[in-house]
Amino acid sequence: MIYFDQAAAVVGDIAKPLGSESVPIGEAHRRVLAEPVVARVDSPPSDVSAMDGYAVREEDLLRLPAQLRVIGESFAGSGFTGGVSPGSCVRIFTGAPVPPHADRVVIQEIVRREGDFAVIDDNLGTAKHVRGLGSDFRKGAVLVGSGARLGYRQLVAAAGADLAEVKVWRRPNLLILGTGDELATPGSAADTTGAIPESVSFGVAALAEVWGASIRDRLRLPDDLKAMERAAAQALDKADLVVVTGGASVGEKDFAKAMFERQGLELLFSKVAIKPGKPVWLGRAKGKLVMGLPGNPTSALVTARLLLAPLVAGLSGLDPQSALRWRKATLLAPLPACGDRETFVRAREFPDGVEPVSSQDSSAQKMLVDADLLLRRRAGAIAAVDGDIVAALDF
Ligand SMILES: Nc1nc2c(c(=O)[nH]1)N[C@H]1C(S)=C(S)[C@@H](COP(=O)(O)OP(=O)(O)OC[C@H]3O[C@@H](n4cnc5c(N)ncnc54)[C@H](O)[C@@H]3O)O[C@H]1N2
Ligand code: MOO
Repeated sequence: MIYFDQAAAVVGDIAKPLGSESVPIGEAHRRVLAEPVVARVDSPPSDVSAMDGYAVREEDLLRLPAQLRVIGESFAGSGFTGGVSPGSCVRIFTGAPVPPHADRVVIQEIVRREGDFAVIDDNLGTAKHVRGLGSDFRKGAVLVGSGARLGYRQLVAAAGADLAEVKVWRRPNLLILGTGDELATPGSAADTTGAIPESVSFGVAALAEVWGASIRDRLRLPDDLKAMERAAAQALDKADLVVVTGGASVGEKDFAKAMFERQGLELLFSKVAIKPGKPVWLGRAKGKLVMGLPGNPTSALVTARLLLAPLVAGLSGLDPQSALRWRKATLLAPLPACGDRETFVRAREFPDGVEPVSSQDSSAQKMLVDADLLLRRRAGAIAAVDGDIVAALDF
């Protein structure tokens, strides 16, 4: 049995990206950059107007009122081709190129139109309303660094850089095997004696997707070693990472590790000194990674959050540590002293602090609805009281 920090370090060491690929910008949401986004254009590509109004020569406004002849129009996408001569101006709209010799835009609200003339009486103010060429970014500038995940904000910058495609890390393929004779597809358990709905794989798959995995398959297996061995061999052929749920403990039908033995399973760790989730394990077989999560639903999701999330993050090109960002939270209720296993208390966040949820049972499913945080309690920690500061992780 190893400590949680040691298990997290093992995960950090092996969680490396699996290779890169180019994807169209429209399909790149949530992908992790394998190469930086470098601008192919200047933005804006020329001096452009920041407002709707008239492009003028500053020197023509030294004495007000000024009466300027309107000699053309400049729209975004179709600029005015000539230059602005003394005593004239060009009608201009937001985003349109500022024509040569004009150096200022006067907003239309303070311009009186008299036939072919624009008259500016007073209230000019100081703003020029011109965005200079490349004032947002220059061609060749790095807009998004390698290793960053493309969220909706970064996608705007990457598309604005004029990239049709981006180079991203390949998503790890994950296959989930849920073991247990008692497990039934949700919707069919009520009619079958001894059956319970298989719930864990739904949460594990969703959590792994959040951190970058692509779910290859989700299969249920009976507690039959021969059938499980066949499934293990097939799973290792299809996936980069196999997650087995249940059968992790010492019961007579706990075959989660045994099913991979014929495939040469090498364990990286087996059992971690944490509560819940002590039976969690990690191994390698046929060059692929295998993680075993306990079958109890809360234990499975807590260990998935603590160890599978950083593993998937790292395989996806992110820093594995980015999945374990602990923050400080204020307790709103007392916590008992911690036993000899480091404990991750399921808690709920409120505007002014955090409170443990009422059930800390490792088999609970209902309390998962409200438990949006894990509170980290070191082994042997003394009882905590209201107002104490604790380390919290989004769950
Ligand atoms: N003598 C000992 N018994 C147990 C130990 C121990 O150290 N010595 N460890 C306990 C701990 S801690 C845990 S956690 C559990 C986990 O054991 P398994 O991983 O072998 O889990 P199962 O026995 O397969 O299942 C436990 C429980 O969860 C239900 N389950 C399983 N899979 C699913 C699923 N996909 N969806 C919904 N529910 C699931 C299953 O029906 C059982 O009720 O072992 C303790 N025992
Ligand atoms: O560690 Mo088990 O997950 O306590 O029930």
